[in-house]
Amino acid sequence: MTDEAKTRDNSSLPDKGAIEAGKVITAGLLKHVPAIVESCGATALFVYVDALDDPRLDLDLPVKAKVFYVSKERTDEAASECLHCLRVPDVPLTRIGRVKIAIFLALSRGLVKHKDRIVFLSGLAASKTLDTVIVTEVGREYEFFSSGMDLTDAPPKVLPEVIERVIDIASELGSEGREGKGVGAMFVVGDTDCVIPLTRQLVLNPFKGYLPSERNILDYSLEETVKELATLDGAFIVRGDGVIETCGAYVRTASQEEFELPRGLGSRHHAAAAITAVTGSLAVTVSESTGSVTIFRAGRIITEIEKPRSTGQKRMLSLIRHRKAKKTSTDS
Ligand SMILES: Nc1ncnc2c1ncn2[C@@H]1O[C@H](COP(=O)(O)OP(=O)(O)OP(=O)(O)O)[C@@H](O)[C@H]1O
Repeated sequence: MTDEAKTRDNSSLPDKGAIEAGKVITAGLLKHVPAIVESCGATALFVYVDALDDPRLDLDLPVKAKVFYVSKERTDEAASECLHCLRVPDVPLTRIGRVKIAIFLALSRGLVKHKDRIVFLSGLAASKTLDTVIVTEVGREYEFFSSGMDLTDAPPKVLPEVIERVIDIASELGSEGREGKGVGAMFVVGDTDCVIPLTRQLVLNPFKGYLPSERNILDYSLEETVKELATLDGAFIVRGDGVIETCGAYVRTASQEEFELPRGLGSRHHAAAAITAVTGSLAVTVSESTGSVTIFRAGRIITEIEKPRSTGQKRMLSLIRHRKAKKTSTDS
C-alpha cells in the first residue's frame, strides 16, 4: 500500500467499539457462508480479506468451493500464502466495482469461467467488517458484466498480468487524475499487428527508439511516464506481452451508429468499441468527465467500474469548523 493510501486508511481507523461490533457482524456473516455457497451451487467464494483483522483466523470455512482472497495489497507474501489471491487496484472502489474487477481478473486468468456461480463477501477495509454477500452468475446479469457474452473468450495472447496492470493504471488515473485534474485515457491491448494499421499518430511516438524491454507496461518504473503521457490525446497501443508500441494514437473507426453504447458516451468510448469489434484486442478507457473505467471486447462493453462518489465529508468538516470559528469570533 502506498504511504498516501496508508495515511488515508489510518485517518479513518475505527475506534475500539466499532472494531468489536465489526467482529460480531463478520462472525455472524461467516457462520452462514458455507450454507449459502452450497444452496446456491456456487463454485467459487471470493473474500475481500482487507476487511478482516486476520484472514487466517477468520477464514476457516469448510466450503465446497474454490476460495479466492481479494486484496489491495501488492505484497508477495499475500500471493504465496494462498494460491488464489487476486489483487484489485489500490484506489477507492465501490463494493460492486471491487466485485467486477476481481471477477474479471479471475476470468482473464482462467480461474473461473462463464456461467460459474460466485459468492462474494465484501465490506469496508477501514471498518474491518465483512458485511455484504453478493451472489452472481458470470455473464447472466448486465449490472456486473455484459450479458449473453462468453467472457471466457479472452483476447488471445494477452498475458493476464498485462490486463491487470492496465486496469491498475486506468483505475488510478480515473481515481486520482493528474495534478488535481481529471484525465481521460484509452489503452488498446493485444492483436497489435491488426490494430496499428487502423491508427495514426497525433504526436510523434514517445516510445520510438527504445528497446522492447525498456517500454514494457509491466515495469513499475514506467508507471509515472505512462500516467503523464495519458494526458496526451489519443490511445496507448500495448502488445499482449506488455510492450508499449505507441501512445498518442488516433484510432480510425467506423461510424458511431454501429455500436449500441449507453447514451452520453463520446468518441473515445466509441473508438474503443470500434477497434475491439474489428480486431482481437481488448480496450480499457478512462473517462475524463466521470473517472469511470470501462472494458471493451468484441465491440461491446464487458464491464464498467464506476468511481465512488465523494462523500463530501471533508467539505462538511471544514464548513463546521468555519461556522464554529465564526461563532467564537462573534461571541467574543
Ligand atoms: N478515435 C479516437 N482515437 C483516440 N482517441 C480518441 C478518439 N476519439 C476521441 N479520443 C480522445 O478522447 C478525448 C475525449 O473525446 P470525447 O469527449 O468525445 O470522448 P468521451 O467518450 O466522451 O470521453 P470522456 O468521458 O473522457 O469525455 C479526445 O480529446 C481524444 O483525446
